[in-house]
Amino acid sequence: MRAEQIQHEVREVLLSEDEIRGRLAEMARDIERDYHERTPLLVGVLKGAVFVMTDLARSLRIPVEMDWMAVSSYGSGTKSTGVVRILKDLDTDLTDRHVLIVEDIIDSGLTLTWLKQNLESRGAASVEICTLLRKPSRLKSNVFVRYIGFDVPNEFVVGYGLDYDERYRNLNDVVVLQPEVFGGEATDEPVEPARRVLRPGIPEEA
Ligand SMILES: O=P(O)(O)OC[C@H]1O[C@H](OP(=O)(O)OP(=O)(O)O)[C@H](O)[C@@H]1O
Ligand code: HPA
Ligand SMILES: [Mg+2]
Repeated sequence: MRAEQIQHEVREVLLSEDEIRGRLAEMARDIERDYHERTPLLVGVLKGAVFVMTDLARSLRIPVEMDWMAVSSYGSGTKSTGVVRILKDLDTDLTDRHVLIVEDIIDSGLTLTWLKQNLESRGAASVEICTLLRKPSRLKSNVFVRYIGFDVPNEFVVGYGLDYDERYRNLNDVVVLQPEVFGGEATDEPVEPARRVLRPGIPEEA
């Protein structure tokens, strides 16, 4: 589905399909350079990371293995408390494996902080993280993320795997929705642009 097809619900297209594809290709080149001669196990975090995982994996020009996990934050009803439950575990033994966790977005970072520690405790030789998006203003954890596609503003984003109430995952672009979709007031405020993160800590203009 394309953003034009739900134009009335879209406040701003943050990242087009082409921008996402281009950045994933750049990230794939970085990953190939780092993992040549050691086959990585890509671990996709369901469900949001499905499209990042399938597009990144096909962009890579080195052999990889792929596995999936589903996790859920729980606690006092608020999201991402840092206490995480495994809903679907890996099928793969991680002993001596080079694991690359693939995510769609790092928001508070609490899910990934827990997941990285959990996978490291299984005897992996290395555990790194790759995410298409990061919301720096919301980070509550200083977990190191080796591959980052874009920094995005503090807005709820959907598309390319990211959902609002399970909808919009099949949108090709990443967009910010009209506040009316969430029952809010209409706004004319412009949305800050997304910025490519070529090296962690050093964002560049998209
Ligand atoms: O950095 P955090 O604040 O921990 O949040 C990020 C996590 O939240 C979202 O998943 P969600 O739990 O919504 O599940 P989904 O992927 O199935 O949509 C997203 O896909 C990340 O996995
Ligand atoms: O901005 C977001 N959109 C969708 N899912 C999310 N999970 C954490 N942040 C987000
Ligand atoms: Mg997810």
